[in-house]
Amino acid sequence: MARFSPQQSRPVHATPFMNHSNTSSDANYDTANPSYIRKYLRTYGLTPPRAESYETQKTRCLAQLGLKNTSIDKFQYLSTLRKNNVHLFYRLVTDHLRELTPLIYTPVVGEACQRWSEIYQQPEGMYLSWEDRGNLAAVIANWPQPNVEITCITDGSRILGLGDLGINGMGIPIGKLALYTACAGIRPEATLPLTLDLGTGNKTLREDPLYMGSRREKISPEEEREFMDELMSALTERWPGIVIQFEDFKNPFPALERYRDTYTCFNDDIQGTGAVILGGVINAVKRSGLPCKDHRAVFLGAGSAGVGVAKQIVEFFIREGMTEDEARSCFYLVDTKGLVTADRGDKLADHKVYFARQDNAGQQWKTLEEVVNHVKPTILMGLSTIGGVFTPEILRNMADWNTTPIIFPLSNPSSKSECDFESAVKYTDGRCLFASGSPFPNCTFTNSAGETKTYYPGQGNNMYVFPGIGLGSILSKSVRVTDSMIYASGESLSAALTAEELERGLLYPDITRIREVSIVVTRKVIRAAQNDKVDRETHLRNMSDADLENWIKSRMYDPHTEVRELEREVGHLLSSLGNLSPLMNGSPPTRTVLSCKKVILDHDLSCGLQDWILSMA
Ligand SMILES: NC(=O)c1ccc[n+]([C@@H]2O[C@H](COP(=O)([O-])OP(=O)(O)OC[C@H]3O[C@@H](n4cnc5c(N)ncnc54)[C@H](O)[C@@H]3O)[C@@H](O)[C@H]2O)c1
Ligand SMILES: O=C(O)C[C@H](O)C(=O)O
Ligand SMILES: [Mg+2]
Repeated sequence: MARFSPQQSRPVHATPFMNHSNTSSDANYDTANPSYIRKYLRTYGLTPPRAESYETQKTRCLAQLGLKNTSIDKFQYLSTLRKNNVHLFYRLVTDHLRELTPLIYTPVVGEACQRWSEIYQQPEGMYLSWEDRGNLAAVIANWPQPNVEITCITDGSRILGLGDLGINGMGIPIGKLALYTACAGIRPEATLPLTLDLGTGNKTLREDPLYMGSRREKISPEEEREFMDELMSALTERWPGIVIQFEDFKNPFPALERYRDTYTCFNDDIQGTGAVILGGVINAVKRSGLPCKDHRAVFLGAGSAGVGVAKQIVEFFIREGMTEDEARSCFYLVDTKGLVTADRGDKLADHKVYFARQDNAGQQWKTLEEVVNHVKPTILMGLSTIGGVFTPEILRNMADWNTTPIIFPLSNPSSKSECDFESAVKYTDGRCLFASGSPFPNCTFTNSAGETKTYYPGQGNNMYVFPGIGLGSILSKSVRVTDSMIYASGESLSAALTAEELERGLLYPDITRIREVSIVVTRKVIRAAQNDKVDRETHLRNMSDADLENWIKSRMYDPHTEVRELEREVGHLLSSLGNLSPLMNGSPPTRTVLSCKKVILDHDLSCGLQDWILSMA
């Protein structure tokens, strides 16, 4: 007698669940699946019998996570969970953003990258090597997911503030794309983490027997350009609408300039960071009570992030009524050689020239202390990769010069932050307006007037905007990512604070609201794309803001409803098939089998039962 067999001719790509991860994650084995779903998926009998609630799964996962002793153990546990049950991973992350984001993103991802080749356990993402040039399209064809919508690419040459980590930088594209999914609902299987193996200037890595990248020195900028040209065209050839995000390149300016008008691409360190800090600065400037023209900003760090942030704030000052020259003159950028001036005597990198001071009358200031004492800034930004460099003395001075000093130590991970939150609060007597790149805990402090209160740090991290920039570009099918789309993401973030968040003195929305904030950011990015006429999904232009937000929401992956979606689909199938119990009992009357066959053929239904039913008819 024929019986339903879950193992029978198990299809490789037959179910909606099989393709739902950027890894080969198999959510088919989700212990929440009820038995009829397991039969449909042909996983019946392959997991413990009881169909569990998410609450039970969550309890077990959090207990297991709690048993892990080190951050790296927790990072690995979560990576394995993502691989084994992608929907459960995202259910947990979206429900526990505050606790889990630091484990899958900054700061722990920094340590994971430093030790990537040592802790490597399973394939995730894609690696492309200099040796693959000429064949990139063929290698990219190996990526198993057919519908990639976004990729995050690094060459590992400047991972957070940790320097050149070569292919060990893979943790960054994986972590960023996990946030695209968790924060903006881009489907996991539509994301491609990509790491370029173009050699590394890190000699220790090249000599490390466990290092999993090539041992060559970093290729030349000309060779890199040749490689990137081929890569950009290969990616868009396979996935024509793909959004390409560049991340953590040591010198990302040439690629952005070269591709920004031809591909749907952006650089997160220059543009995403610029936008997110713009959002926080708009709020901080408002809170300071000073008009833009009275602000003076010292930036420690004049690299991709420093210049990207300064340029966005210049744009804000211009929109507030200043001329470009007036706006630019509010900025003092400092690098390893001191204040960036036009007559410093060294050849300035192109991206620094715009901010080079001309009003120094031949004088040079070599250290941060000297510059700060000279400028007496209202705003102090850290994008230097140098931990602890905002000393107690500098912080005290900031408090002496300002009622509400704006202090943003933005370097990542936490060890590279220019100061921690507690010091900033303590040495400014609780008056600073603060945001850091990596998260810090709240702190309780008694100020000089004897008032004790809890202070809440802001997290000025591009994670608040890149998910919405990506989703907005995907949904509007933008041909480019324009400056206005980037600006709109930061500006909309500044307006997203609730009354309660304002009351708590926050500069950024509470992290637990990041998904709803991403919807607003996405809407504004889409509107900016429409204004610039770079959108190809033109029917969105006629939607009201409320309709557009609902539409965005309906397009977002929600790990909580994913299982229910499948249950609905299978439920519909089963009711179409009529009462299946005789089939399952192994003695179906011929009439039932024939009517099932008819339903299957009529509806072109594809399921695990199909072959079996058809074979009986
Ligand atoms: N918060 C965020 O969202 C965010 C976003 C992007 C980058 N970052 C962080 O910002 C930092 C810088 O990133 P980047 O892309 O601009 O790197 P980068 O290498 O392009 O720039 C670093 C800059 O710091 C300067 N610098 C280095 N050491 C210095 C020293 N001792 N004194 C003075 N200046 C010094 C360099 O001259 C350079 O101008 C990194 O730690 C990165 O993690 C944070
Ligand atoms: O990765 C982050 O946390 C932010 C940023 O892109 C960085 O390079 O530090
Ligand atoms: Mg980065």
